[in-house]
Amino acid sequence: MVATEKEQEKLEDFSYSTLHFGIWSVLVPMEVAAGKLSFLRSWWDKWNRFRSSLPVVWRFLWEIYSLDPRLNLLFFLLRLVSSVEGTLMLYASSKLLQTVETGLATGRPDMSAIFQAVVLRMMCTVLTSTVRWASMRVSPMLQSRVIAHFEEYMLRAKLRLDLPTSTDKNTELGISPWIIWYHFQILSGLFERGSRLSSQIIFTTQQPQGGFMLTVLALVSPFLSTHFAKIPWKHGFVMYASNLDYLRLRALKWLGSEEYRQDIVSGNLVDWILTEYDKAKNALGTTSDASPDSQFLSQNTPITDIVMQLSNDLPTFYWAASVIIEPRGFSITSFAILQQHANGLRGSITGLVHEVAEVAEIVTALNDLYKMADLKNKVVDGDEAYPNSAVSTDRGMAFELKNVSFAYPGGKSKDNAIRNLSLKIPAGHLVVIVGANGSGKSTIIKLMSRLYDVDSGEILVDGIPIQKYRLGDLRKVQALLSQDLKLFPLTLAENIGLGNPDHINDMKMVMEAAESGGASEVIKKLNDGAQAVLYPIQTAYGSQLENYPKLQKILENLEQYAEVSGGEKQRLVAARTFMRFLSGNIRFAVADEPSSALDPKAEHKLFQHLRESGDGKTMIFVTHRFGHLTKYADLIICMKDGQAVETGTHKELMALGGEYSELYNVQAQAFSENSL
Ligand SMILES: Nc1ncnc2c1ncn2[C@@H]1O[C@H](COP(=O)(O)OP(=O)(O)OP(=O)(O)O)[C@@H](O)[C@H]1O
Repeated sequence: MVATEKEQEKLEDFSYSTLHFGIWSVLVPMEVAAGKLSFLRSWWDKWNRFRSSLPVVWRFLWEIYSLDPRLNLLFFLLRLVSSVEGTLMLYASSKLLQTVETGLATGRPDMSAIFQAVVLRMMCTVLTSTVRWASMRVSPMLQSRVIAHFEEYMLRAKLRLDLPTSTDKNTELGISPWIIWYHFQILSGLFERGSRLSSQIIFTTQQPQGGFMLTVLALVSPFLSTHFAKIPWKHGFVMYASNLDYLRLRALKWLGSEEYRQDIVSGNLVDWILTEYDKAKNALGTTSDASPDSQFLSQNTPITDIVMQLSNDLPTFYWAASVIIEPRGFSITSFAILQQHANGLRGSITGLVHEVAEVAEIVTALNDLYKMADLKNKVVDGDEAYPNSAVSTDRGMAFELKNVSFAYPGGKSKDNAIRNLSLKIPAGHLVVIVGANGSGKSTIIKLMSRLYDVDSGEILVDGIPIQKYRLGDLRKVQALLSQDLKLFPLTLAENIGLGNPDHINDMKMVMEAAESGGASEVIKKLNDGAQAVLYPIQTAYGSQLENYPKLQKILENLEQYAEVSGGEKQRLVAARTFMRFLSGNIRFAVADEPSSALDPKAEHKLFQHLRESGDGKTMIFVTHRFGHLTKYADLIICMKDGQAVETGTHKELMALGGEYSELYNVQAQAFSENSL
């Protein structure tokens, strides 16, 4: 038996409870857990929810309708016709049966009536097949319009988000265009179901022998099923696996994935993993991981099921009673027909009830979708143009950080990433930032590029607060090269050309940038050269190819990844930055440890190229490797625990004998020991 334990959350909040089902914990509002919602209140809530959901559903349907009104009208017309065809078919069948029965009873079959009934029935069949055929053509057309529209909608909504907003958990969208299409189908299905139900009710209530009563009785079973099969937490809940053995089992199972293969083979971890897996499996025992919904429903007693099944048979019982009371009105044909009506009616109502229940989920998803497009970015745009002719110079951007502090939104660290940092970087300077891991080097860059806003203090660009500038203008004059940058699933030429989208097709410029970034050799090496796509989108699949070696070969060669080394990737990304430099707009260039995977020669060449293209730019290098750069730097900033502990030139800082000279000497010493 499944244990349902309600425990009051004593510390934080008294308004919810935790229910346990197998490995799951389900947090639900207290009134739901206690079953406090009265029958009337629950229906009143449902009605209110339905009313408040209408605007968003209407907006959604209208948006889809506006995509292609004619296609939509056709789509709904076909659904309307398909909704009544079942009733029409039944009508035709009943006509045929009644005519035949009358003919048999009187011994004089009415040939013309039989002929009419047969023709009607055949016409219904033709109609059904035609509607199905037309639907199979119209539906995919509408589907691709809807999916393309919402794909673009979501792409736009995502692309416009800034970093702090996009990393906010509340902005995650758990919906895809395919789910949106599915939601649309449910809503249009509701329309079809409603129309079918209306036609069934009209037809059944007009049947002479107890049609009205049968309609009422057919309603009982779906009504009971909504009551008994109700999951109490459908509106508002949090669910998570809380069983530690189960979580361990899942984690161990993950170790079987390709990602960990090398670590596991080289670490000889196979036996340990299997032993731990066995331990966790035994500890978990028979605790169920079935969904909380099914575990909750499995608590019902067989009586519930018996009542539900009996309620299904109510129309038959009613019919049997009618035969006993009024045997002369008995007709097997009308019994069979009414029985079919009752079944159809019950099926429609049950379907309708389930689909209506899904509307709540659809509304939540649609609200999230539209909210995302209306979401305000945390980094707010300014209205000052950059460069500002009154204060900006051609030498590059000048920065002043005044008492800046910053912590990452949702960051787990106790301390701020940057603490009370003040410094000045004159226009055109070459700056090197050094310091231990986690000391805040990259964070300064992110704040100076306005990827994030400071929490307190301020950053001035050419003497004006950075927030006042138009973000688009700032981005146009910045170039950021970091080891975190990724290659896009596009051609190599595009990967480089995107540094300067206005000249993306200028192959001469692209190859020049590739040369500066050290990527020309990588390009030459590949079969498709600059047109190679390293990581093509994966769509190909095949199955049951054992007897078709040619097809197997084709499948193997389709959409293959062209692996390049980490250093080669860095060269390609560096080429993109040089392409950006070639736009001639750049006034602030940052290289945030772009060379960790480069060999020494490539690194030297990269830094040399970067320095040589530094004219008219303020350049900042973040690095752990001293030597090449620090001796050229106009300013070195040595970071520790979010603060600039030392600033000055290489000579000045070495003379200080502090943090910088310590870091420098560690490397210098290692180098001289190696060279021994
Ligand atoms: N996106 C993030 N979310 C939360 N905390 C972050 C994030 N990025 C960095 N941090 C934290 O901020 C602090 C400063 O990180 P930062 O990346 O600026 O250090 P760094 O000096 O560049 O380090 P490294 O040399 O390792 O690259 C660290 O404690 C880090 O854990």
